[in-house]
Amino acid sequence: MNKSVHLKRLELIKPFAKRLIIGVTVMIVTVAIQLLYPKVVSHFIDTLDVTRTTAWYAGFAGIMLLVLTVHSLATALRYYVFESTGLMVVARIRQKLHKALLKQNIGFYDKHNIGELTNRLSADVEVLQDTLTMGLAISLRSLCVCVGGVVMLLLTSPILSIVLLIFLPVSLLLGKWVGRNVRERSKNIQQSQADASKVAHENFSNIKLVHAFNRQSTAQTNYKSSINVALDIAKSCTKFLATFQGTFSFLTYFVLLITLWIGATQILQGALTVGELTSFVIYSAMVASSAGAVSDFWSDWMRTIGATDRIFEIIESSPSAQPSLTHKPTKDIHLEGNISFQGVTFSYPERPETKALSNFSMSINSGEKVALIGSSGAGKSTIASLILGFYRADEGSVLFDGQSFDRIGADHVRSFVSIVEQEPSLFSGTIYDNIAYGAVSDEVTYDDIVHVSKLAFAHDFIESFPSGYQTVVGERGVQLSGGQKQRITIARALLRDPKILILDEATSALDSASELKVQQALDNLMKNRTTIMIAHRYSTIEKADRIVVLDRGTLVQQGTHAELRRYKEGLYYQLMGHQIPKQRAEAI
Ligand SMILES: Nc1ncnc2c1ncn2[C@@H]1O[C@H](COP(=O)(O)OP(=O)(O)OP(=O)(O)O)[C@@H](O)[C@H]1O
Repeated sequence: MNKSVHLKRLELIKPFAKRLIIGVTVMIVTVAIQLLYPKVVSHFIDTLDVTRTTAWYAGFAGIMLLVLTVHSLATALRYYVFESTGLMVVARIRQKLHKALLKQNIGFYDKHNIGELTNRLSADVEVLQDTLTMGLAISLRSLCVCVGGVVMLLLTSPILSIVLLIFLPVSLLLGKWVGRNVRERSKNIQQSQADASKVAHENFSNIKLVHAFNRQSTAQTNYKSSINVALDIAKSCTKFLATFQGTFSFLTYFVLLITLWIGATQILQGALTVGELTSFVIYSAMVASSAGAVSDFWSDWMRTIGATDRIFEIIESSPSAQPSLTHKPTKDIHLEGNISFQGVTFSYPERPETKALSNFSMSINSGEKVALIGSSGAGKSTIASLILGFYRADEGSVLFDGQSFDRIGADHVRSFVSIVEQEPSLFSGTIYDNIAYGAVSDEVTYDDIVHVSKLAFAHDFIESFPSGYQTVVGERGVQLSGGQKQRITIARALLRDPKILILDEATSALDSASELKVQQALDNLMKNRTTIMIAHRYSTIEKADRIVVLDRGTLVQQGTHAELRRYKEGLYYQLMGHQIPKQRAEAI
């Protein structure tokens, strides 16, 4: 077993060392009192026949009450300290995991499902809370009770102690073996639960589709079967633990029985008093149950390590070797918006056998508006992803004002780029916050927001809401129409005042009234900016200075609409010919 695995988990509680020291101190107080109890009981029993005054009993009861009160207070404090530290550890690890997830390359999200990742943030982290703090506290206490108990046993009756001292290592070894087994099983449980979350996440994020196709029962069946897989794995682990619990309990009582039997013989021989046997039995019960708790903890600990292996893999995994994506921003480089693709060949890491772009070259001058067209899968969105530095070209280079990502740094390039997606995405929160999200710096004023909203033709409808800019949009902005959402995303893009703009056929999902407004907003947005439009429709292409036609990752035609329109055999004519308005076509 790799030692560092254990240390790594323990390091999580290092920042809370002070709290834990307090916790351990009060814990020692409770353990000391617990260990003294049997001695007091033993003494009490053995001196019962001696004549004691009522005052003595009252004094004895008073002292016991005081000790009990101290014990209870210490127990409460210990519980609070450990439990609250647990909550703090969980909050910290969630933040670490969230940060690590945000740092991953976009390619990471091609591989992993969002439902699975959010499950890791919630369920997997939760497992840590119990084990790392309460579990650790209980086991530390149990260890102290166990060691202290053994000392008390030896002091009370060395002969009787031998029986227990044989049993103790057996139980600890048994616990260790169980722990090893449970670790692997637990990893499988967390994986199957993450898979089930993935199914649920897909069902709910596509809820409209599920209803539209009347697929509620299919969705339920899929979830049920994935939950059943998770349940079966968890049940098998529980069965294993139940068998261990049963065996352990039998061993405990068996040892107690033998102790009683030998103890009784000792009393008959006059080698032991009744009080001593009583205290011995109490101590042995303490030792047995605390040894059990220690070995229980071991299996819990191994389960936690198994369940959280994936979290640590993510936290420790640095974004793959993409220097451009981790490059320190070079704040002094100002981009003018010239873009150049030079012999770019690129395959997605998940599909290395397919070339999304193949020896692709294209230069766009600052302020130029270029429409990318091509059939589905031709590579249009891939070009946008490469401009944003989401992936790195396998061959060739993407240059900005003649400089590579390696020189400028992806973060810095992105501060000059805005994107308006086909499906507008809004965060839950206010309209104001959603627009302010586009700002490069945090210094954004209300006037800035209003200004860009006016340019995006969003101001009037925003003002018509009772709460205006403070109107809260639901998750993914459900209360807004498609056109309204789109205009908010345009305002967001405007706020960035980008040099480079990427438009992903932003008007495709709108009716003509909304489209007109969005088009006007886009016209404002495109002014004086290098614009790359992923276009499917003639109305979008019309605005372009140049059209680039793609086919299976290669550039097959480029030119103005008038130039391309002439080649009836060309792909442009095939793709767009039917969309060109008749009167326009004749005029050309
Ligand atoms: N994340 C991804 N992982 C693996 N392959 C991908 C990924 N995204 C796109 N591809 C593949 O890369 C190729 C180019 O896709 P791209 O999305 O750039 O096409 P597109 O022209 O934008 O298509 P559409 O008009 O349908 O959006 C296609 O073969 C596609 O299947």
